[in-house]
Amino acid sequence: MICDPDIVIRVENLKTRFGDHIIHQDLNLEVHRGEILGVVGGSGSGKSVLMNTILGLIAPSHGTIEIFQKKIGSRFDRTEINHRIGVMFQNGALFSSLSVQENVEAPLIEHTRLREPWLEAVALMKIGLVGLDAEVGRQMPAELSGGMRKRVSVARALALDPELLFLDEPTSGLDPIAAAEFDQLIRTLSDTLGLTVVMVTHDLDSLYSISDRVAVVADQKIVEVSPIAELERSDHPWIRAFLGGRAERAKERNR
Ligand SMILES: Nc1ncnc2c1ncn2[C@@H]1O[C@H](COP(=O)(O)OP(=O)(O)OP(=O)(O)O)[C@@H](O)[C@H]1O
Repeated sequence: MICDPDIVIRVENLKTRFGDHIIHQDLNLEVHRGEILGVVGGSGSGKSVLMNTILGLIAPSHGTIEIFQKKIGSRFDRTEINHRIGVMFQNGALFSSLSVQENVEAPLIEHTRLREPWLEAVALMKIGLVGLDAEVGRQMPAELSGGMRKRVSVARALALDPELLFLDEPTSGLDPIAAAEFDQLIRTLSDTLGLTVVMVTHDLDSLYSISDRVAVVADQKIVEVSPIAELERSDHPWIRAFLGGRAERAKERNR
């Protein structure tokens, strides 16, 4: 394998299966430093399984995964890189019995030796970074709107200053305005912090407004990785159906 510092994730010849059910076969993917990569695919195509395999939550049956130029073979390998990766799971997965500030402090308590008053200082800084007022820190997740909860999840995912951020369906359940604001937050964080973002989504608006490239999971592999404007020219049936009228209009323009 060539060691390229601008490749943050490299997946080669990945095979995953549950019993006889093969999810991925010969799947290859490279994620570039600093990009926002959208991951799309039909329901059940294996997007979440791919994300969870990269995160080490599912063991591949074949293939290699390299993160930060390090081949990941065992759980021990991951302890060195876990703090460099932030994850926002679908629906945020906040601890409902903890305040917003305590949610953001949780990874700091688990993975660092920071104690008060620094815990609070760092948590409030992260809460501010995602565009929320410090007073929100005292509120409970149930008191917040869906958009605010998503922002808190991002603040928690950023607690340890990761270089790589995974987002699973980040705009699901948000109205179009809140979704657009959330997208802009992710773009700003990526640009200002140099974050690499891998975002599993069905949201075409997000893909058009903030993704640098889009990877398409279909037929048990990644069938295309390219900027969304180039995907419009694809002949793959699922991509054409997904992009719908936009792909047809692009074909007309190019005729
Ligand atoms: N733990 C598991 N055990 C058995 N099968 C599983 C498991 N997790 C996922 N699968 C199967 O793997 C396939 C891919 O699932 P996955 O959740 O990755 O799809 P997805 O592309 O994320 O779908 P969606 O867009 O609906 O969330 C599905 O057929 C699912 O039933």
